Amino acid sequence: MTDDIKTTIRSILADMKTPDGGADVVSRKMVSDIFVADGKAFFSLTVPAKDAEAFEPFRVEAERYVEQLDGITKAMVALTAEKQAGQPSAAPAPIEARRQSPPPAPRGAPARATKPGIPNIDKIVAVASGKGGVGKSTTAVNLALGFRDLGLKVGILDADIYGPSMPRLLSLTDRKPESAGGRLLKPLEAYGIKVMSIGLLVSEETAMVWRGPMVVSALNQMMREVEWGHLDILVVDMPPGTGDAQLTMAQQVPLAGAVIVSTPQDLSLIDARRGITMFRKVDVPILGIVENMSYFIAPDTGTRYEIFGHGGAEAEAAKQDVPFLGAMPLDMHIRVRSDEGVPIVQAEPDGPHAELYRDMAARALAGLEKDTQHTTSPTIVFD
Ligand SMILES: Nc1ncnc2c1ncn2[C@@H]1O[C@H](COP(=O)(O)OP(=O)(O)OP(=O)(O)O)[C@@H](O)[C@H]1O
Repeated sequence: MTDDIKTTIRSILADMKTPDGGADVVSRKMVSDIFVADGKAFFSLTVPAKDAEAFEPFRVEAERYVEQLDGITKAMVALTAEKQAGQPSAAPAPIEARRQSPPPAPRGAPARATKPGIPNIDKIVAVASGKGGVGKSTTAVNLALGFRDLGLKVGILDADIYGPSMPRLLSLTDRKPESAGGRLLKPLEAYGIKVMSIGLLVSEETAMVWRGPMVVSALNQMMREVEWGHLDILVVDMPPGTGDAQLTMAQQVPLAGAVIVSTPQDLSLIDARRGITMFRKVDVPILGIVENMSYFIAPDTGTRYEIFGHGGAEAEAAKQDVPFLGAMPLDMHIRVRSDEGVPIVQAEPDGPHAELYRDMAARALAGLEKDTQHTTSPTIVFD
């Protein structure tokens, strides 16, 4: 049955017209092994780095076709940029990507040391990704629970204006924050962590049309006008990407560090690198990279599949001289627990994923502590 589906998928792909006008993707051996489990199909397409953007609509269409097959509920197709001889594993950013990289901060932009801190909150940590859908929110919430398990007082602030997900991830969708008197709001609480989400305060449509400065003022309000009590760490789930809204946030929120989430594909890593560059520009230390959906262990056989080319993020971390926080497999349990509103660290605290998330949290924490030892942070002047 599974083999039939794989054959059908291959013949669908073979019939699709390629954007570069060349032969079909199957005969050009651009299609990876196809993995089908639990009604989901996963595979990657290896495309020439220069054609990566042109292949994006093809990728989307391939997912759509595969999802129409009987027995398939979800398709996940990843584009992997082909390595050129003599090039490092991640292809250089295409021209378009470079054009979109964040504008340099203005000369004399405030360095981290000069941003006003938030009373009662010891450290604010951003969880960010260069692009959407890589598992940033899943990582943020499980890391927050990992910090909690390390004995810290933790809050999570969902600043993802494009798709706030904390209410859903923490089963808080029908709750509204109450007033704590005056201008202050009481945060919600779930599994021992305090929670505030832009999604609890304004509709997604409103949040989405906000420009950078408005988002930052809403964020500042959520940080300063919420009765958090004392927090050791406030985890901020950032909006994906490296546009103006993200740059303004990175620049103006007093961040102690940033965790970058990426999947292993070269294209995702290009975006992750843009994220690192953005935080570096505004003098926010990178606590490390997490490789999400790194590999897949078949539940029936225990065989490990590296469908998206596991290991890219670790290599990128080494190249960028930032810590590698760990690799999280693609696992249905992680998604199902998230959908149920009980993140895996909470739902299966003794399981392997909870342990991995706690290890990542411990590594990020070590980075934060190391950074505090350098009491005088350099003031960077941008050209
Ligand atoms: N390691 C994993 N294994 C299986 N599923 C995962 C994993 N990480 C995330 N997912 C699933 O992938 C989807 C996207 O995850 P998530 O919402 O965390 O991504 P995101 O990067 O925050 O997305 P967005 O940018 O759209 O907010 C969700 O359905 C989530 O449950």
